[in-house]
Amino acid sequence: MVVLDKGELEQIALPAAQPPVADVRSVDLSAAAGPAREAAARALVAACEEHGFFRVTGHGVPVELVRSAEAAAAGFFALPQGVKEEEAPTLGYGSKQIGGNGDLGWIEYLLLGVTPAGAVPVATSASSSTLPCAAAAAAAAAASWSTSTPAGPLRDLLDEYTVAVRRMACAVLELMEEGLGLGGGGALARLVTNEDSDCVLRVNHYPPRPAAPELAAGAPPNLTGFGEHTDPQIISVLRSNGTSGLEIALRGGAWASVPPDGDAFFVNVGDTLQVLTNGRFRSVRHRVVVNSERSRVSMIFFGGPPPGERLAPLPQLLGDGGRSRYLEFTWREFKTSGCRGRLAEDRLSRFENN
Ligand SMILES: O=C(O)CCC(=O)C(=O)O
Ligand SMILES: [Fe+2]
Repeated sequence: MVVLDKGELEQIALPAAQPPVADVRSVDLSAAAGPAREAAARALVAACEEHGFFRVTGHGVPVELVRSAEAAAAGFFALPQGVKEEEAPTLGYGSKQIGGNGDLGWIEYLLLGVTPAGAVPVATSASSSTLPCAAAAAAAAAASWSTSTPAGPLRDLLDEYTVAVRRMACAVLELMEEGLGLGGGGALARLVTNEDSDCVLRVNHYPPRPAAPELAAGAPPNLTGFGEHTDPQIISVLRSNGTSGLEIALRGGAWASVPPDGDAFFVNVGDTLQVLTNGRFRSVRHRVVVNSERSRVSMIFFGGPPPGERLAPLPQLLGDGGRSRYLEFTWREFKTSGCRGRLAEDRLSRFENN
């Protein structure tokens, strides 16, 4: 349950706008080697340049696994509030607060650090377990995990899910390397496969918008589920249970809604990939607006680099003049800096090389 007082509800109210539907490019990850794969790599690069966002088909993540993980997550969110809060140390449960700096949403969530072996909870007061402040995985908490708790089967499914999605994220980055002509050295994929890579799984639940009279009279029909932001990592791989709500900002700044797709995955370019490509790819601003009668459950894998990784444009992508548009920084420095601000802040602006 998400409990917001009247003042908080007013903060997250949104006007009843109906944005146009986004024209989202599809990339087939299963395209056969040769011309089909080359076309897929070109489509991927074009999508990253245009919107910083695309749909992935042919992803190879078993549909039964996805459906089971989603159903188990929905089952967990339906448990009594007290039970969910008891599971906070093992599942990184939190509600309504996104980040530690006052951002609120019509949302409850799980937040888990991802190691090559699976998912472990991120240190979990609601205020610290946030994007972009997600801390490194808490291995000790994982050790205390017991499958006999109400969330046991869910944890096992999320483990399996993260292994499959991390593999897919890696395949997406390999196709990207091909499209960018980076050769076969794994310049991007290695950043999310390293055993120290700072990857995170977030499972979001947006309950249906409350009906009047729960909402104050005259309240607008839309609520912020997850306020506008860019993801700080390299890429985010997202899926939902076929319920609408996700919106992306187009180049001119206008919002467009992403048509729900219960089978495909969506990929966001993150701030770090914008840096690695010297601004050629665009980290996509996005948000979730809650206006539906149905619950939205989304699962997002954030592929981030190891904390000490020095981030700067790849030399092959510096372009004419060879000038970096960004100051070099480590992933740790970027996260620390990002934690100080509000969700909607342009975190890269502090690192621009003016
Ligand atoms: O829940 C969603 O669909 C998107 C949420 C999101 O953007 C995030 O968790 O970073
Ligand atoms: Fe996001």
